[in-house]
Amino acid sequence: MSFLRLYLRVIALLAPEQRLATTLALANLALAGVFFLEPLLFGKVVDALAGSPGKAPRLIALWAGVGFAGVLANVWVSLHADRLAHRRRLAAIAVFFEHAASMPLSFHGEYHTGRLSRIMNVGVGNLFNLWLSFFREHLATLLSILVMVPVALWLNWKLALLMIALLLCFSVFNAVAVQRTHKAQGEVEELHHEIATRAGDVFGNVTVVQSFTRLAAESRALREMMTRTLDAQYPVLRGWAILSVLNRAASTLTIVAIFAVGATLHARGEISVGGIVSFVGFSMLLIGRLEQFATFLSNLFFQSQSLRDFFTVLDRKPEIEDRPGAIVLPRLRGEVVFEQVSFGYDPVQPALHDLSFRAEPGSTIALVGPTGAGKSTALSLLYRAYDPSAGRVTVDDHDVREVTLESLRQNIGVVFQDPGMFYRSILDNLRIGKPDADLTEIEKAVASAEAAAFIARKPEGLETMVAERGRSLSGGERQRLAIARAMLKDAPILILDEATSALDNATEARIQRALDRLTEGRTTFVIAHRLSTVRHADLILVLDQGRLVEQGKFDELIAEGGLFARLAEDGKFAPDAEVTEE
Ligand SMILES: Nc1ncnc2c1ncn2[C@@H]1O[C@H](COP(=O)(O)OP(=O)(O)OP(=O)(O)O)[C@@H](O)[C@H]1O
Repeated sequence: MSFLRLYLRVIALLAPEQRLATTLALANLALAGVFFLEPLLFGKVVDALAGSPGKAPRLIALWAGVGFAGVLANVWVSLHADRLAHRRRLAAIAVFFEHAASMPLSFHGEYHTGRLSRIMNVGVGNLFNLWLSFFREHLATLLSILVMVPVALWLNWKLALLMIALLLCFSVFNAVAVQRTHKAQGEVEELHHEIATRAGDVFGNVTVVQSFTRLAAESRALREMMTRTLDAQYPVLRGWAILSVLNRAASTLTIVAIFAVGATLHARGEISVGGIVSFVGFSMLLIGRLEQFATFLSNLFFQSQSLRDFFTVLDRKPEIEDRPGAIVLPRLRGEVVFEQVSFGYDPVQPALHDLSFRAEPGSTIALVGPTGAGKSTALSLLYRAYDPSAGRVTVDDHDVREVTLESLRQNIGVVFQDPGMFYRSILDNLRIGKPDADLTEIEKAVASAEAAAFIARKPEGLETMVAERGRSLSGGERQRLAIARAMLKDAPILILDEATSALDNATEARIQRALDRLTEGRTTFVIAHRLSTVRHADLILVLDQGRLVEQGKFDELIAEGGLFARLAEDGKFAPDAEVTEE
């Protein structure tokens, strides 16, 4: 995106408040006019005092009035411009946040949260700065230059040619500086993103960093990245410092040249000394504006890459979105069918081949198989984290790609092995399942999920804050909150990733009891690790290297003597645990 297009896009983001933005921009231009009016009035006052002092008081009053009105108007314009810029900044955060948060998992696999947060924060910061400068300076500067050049030509075209030559010098110097440093500044911005990503990654894994005593190594790595960033940044800064010296030198030379050419013209009787002096005064004003314009270009240059990154995220089309005319699903009965479904995260190495099965409403389907067999992947196609590359997935006879994502996901409850917890109260974490749930519903869900006793032991009960990623809760507590959350959601289809490894026998048994209540009457897909789950499942799907190698009931599969029988024989399923009260 060129600088001009980028800049226009930034300004176009003010469109929702177009009328106010235009008024403010025009008011600022008018104020710039008042700025020129004041010296004029000042001159008139001086003339009046020298010639006819009787007129002076009226002119002084007019001068004071104009000055005062100018100050008041300035305050009004600045205040509203600031408010507008603040409003639009928050609106830009909201738009970016909603867009990025709605992007599919593949996008979030690509963009680390540290990078995404930086792109958002730096991007909106730069938008804000450009909007404010747009109101305060840009228009007035541009208009001044556009007006002053013809005026200079009118004053004395020969001397004005020198000013035009200066304008060309500024343009060429800036173009060369941008061209020479553009790529390097892109690298600098990328390094800043990498620093943010690395720091975010370390904060997110602080337990690992500390327990593996990685702090010194991580700090060292971060400092090395900073050194690389500075190594890349210095040449760019040097380039722009040289540019500013060249601009200054060209300005000074132009003024000297105006004097020299002016002297020659004076010798020929073409211009008076007063004429030279006033032209120089005028040129100084124009040079001031040109330098402002150069500063604007340099600011835009240094902000451009982060703005481009901001717009790249905003322009990214989600691979998974509602098709035109997508149906809003009602509450489903819960029939799920996979028809010859294939999928691969990368096209060369498919993760699922030709998977077909039918799940009757209300049945329990256990997915088993060695690690990496494709169990989680298969279920992620059901709630459309990804779309199949071949075949289709249907719910109650609707292809999941033909229905709205929102209504599909409202019909599916998920309890992940690592249940995501927010840095909010336990209550707020539960209300993720049903935002308008009242306390009676919450307490019922908490009791069914066997979570009441541990919540009661927390200092502030339901209002207790949960640490980031649920670090202040045990694995079993997190699981039970996730089950309560799914109970509140009350979806007809349920996906469970059984967690067993981290839990003691008693906790596991309590979780099992909670899960049994949760799954009642729902079509339930379980990534099964427990013997009781597979034994009681209505259908067991055995996956191996992305293929469905066996399917049937427990006894049938044992009798078949295939992979499932071998897994069961090798004790791959955890035995059932016994319930003891908390
Ligand atoms: N987001 C991803 N991007 C790329 N490859 C992935 C991604 N998620 C999983 N895979 C790969 O896809 C294959 C299937 O993984 P999947 O998580 O579905 O297996 P699984 O049967 O659920 O394993 P486990 O029992 O260990 O959880 C694996 O080879 C895995 O490395």
